[in-house]
Amino acid sequence: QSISTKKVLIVYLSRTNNTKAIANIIHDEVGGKLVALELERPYPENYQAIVQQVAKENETGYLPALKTKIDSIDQYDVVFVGFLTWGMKLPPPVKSFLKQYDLSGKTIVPFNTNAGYGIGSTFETVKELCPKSKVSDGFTTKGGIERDGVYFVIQGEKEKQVREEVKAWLRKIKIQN
Ligand SMILES: Cc1cc2nc3c(=O)[nH]c(=O)nc-3n(C[C@H](O)[C@H](O)[C@H](O)COP(=O)(O)O)c2cc1C
Repeated sequence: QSISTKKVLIVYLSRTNNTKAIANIIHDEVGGKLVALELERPYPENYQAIVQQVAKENETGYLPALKTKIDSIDQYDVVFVGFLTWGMKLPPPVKSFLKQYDLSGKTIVPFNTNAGYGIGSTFETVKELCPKSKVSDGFTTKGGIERDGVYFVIQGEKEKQVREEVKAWLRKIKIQN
């Protein structure tokens, strides 16, 4: 069955829009429904404050409540899941999403941006949380470095270059219209 006959959902978490840019590229290439994950209680704007909050959530395994609701997840065959790296881990809201919905039997396609200092266990955690899904090889690329005041970078020439990388990855994992 080719991707064109499958139903695609693209869910992503993004703070400074780099992961959102990848989600948009994937959406251009494969279509489907594009959904940003929003929280009941948004994270603080301040960098130090969010670093501390995420560290605490990672330590306790806290799962923040999502404001975003997906209408009948059953209808989707392929679910792209996009996330940043926070403290070398999969961000807590993405864990909330993966735990909250029944993704068994679906193809899960993870994608990531990071600041270039490491993705740690992010992709492994997706696999752990989706034991009954087929998890594809993920895409990862360097996004912003908020720590150093570098925010949105996947635009202009960089966006064009990343688009080619995304296309090559989609061909490799055989998800391409
Ligand atoms: C709280 C916090 C923790 C982060 N931890 C990491 C990390 O462990 N490794 C890394 O490479 N980047 C880390 N980053 C940087 C982001 O992953 C990177 O800037 C990413 O491109 C942001 O994606 P976005 O623009 O979609 O929000 C962290 C950023 C924040 C705000």
